[in-house]
Amino acid sequence: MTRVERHASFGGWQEVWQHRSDILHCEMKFAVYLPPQAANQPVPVLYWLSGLTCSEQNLITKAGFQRYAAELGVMVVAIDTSPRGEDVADDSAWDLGQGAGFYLNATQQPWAAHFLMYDYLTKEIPALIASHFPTNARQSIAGHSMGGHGALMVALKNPGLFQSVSAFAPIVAPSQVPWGQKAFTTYLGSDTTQWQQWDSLWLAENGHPLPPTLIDQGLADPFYPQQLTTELLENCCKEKSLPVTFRYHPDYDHSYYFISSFIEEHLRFHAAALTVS
Ligand SMILES: N[C@@H](CCC(=O)N[C@@H](CSC=O)C(=O)NCC(=O)O)C(=O)O
Repeated sequence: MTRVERHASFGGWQEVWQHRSDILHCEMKFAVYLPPQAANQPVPVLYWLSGLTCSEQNLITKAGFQRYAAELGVMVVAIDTSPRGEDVADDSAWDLGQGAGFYLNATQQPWAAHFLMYDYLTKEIPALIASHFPTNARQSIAGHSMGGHGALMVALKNPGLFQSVSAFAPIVAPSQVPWGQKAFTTYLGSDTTQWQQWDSLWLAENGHPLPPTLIDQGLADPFYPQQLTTELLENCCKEKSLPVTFRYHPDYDHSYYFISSFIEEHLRFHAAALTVS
């Protein structure tokens, strides 16, 4: 692994690392914010998954989370949204291919050779973080839009892995909306039974649990409600008594202006779950 960026930030360090991924078979970058506490002791980790068209850079340059992560002693790891490189399959559309990995394991060619973001997120990245950075055993996950889908889906598929989950404007039912249907058909094929294991709404409806979860949705978001069918998951969570708080915010859109307005509350929500003894 090679460190390619290092910036002092609120007494800690915002870093970006590059490595050869054994699972994705390409060079990848991820960002790590090390709070000041990490200099003296192991700290908990919050994983962040970004949305369509994003990389590891969007959160670290636009959300303004470092002030709160420093105060609360939380390491924040932001991974990229897909495998990358000239040898990796791509598409000219902005919502497919590189920048649009959907955090799943593709089964269809040519995607299956590299688009294994679920395995990368749940196996390779935690092992890299644990071996190179001072973490304790506690971890949570958050994300935005396609990354909100990823955070919810990965938590639902892995009960007990995360202390808490949060999402900004998540895609909650990818099998039922245009972004998800396009990606799932391309990466997983047209047999929709193969989509279910990657669909948060289906997982919640079929008995998968969630830890304490916070979901924020802007009411001036141009993708709500066509792509972001928040109420479908809200109704399911009520029916299943899942511990999920849904908040709807007039005037807020889909951008990082929305995320930066509420990121402090998400960091405090996760820190409370991560530091309970
Ligand atoms: N086509 C536009 C818009 C793409 C966009 O809005 N991307 C969102 C995530 S959408 C769901 O996953 C985003 O986070 N963009 C990055 C940002 O910094 O705002 C485009 O190509 O930009």
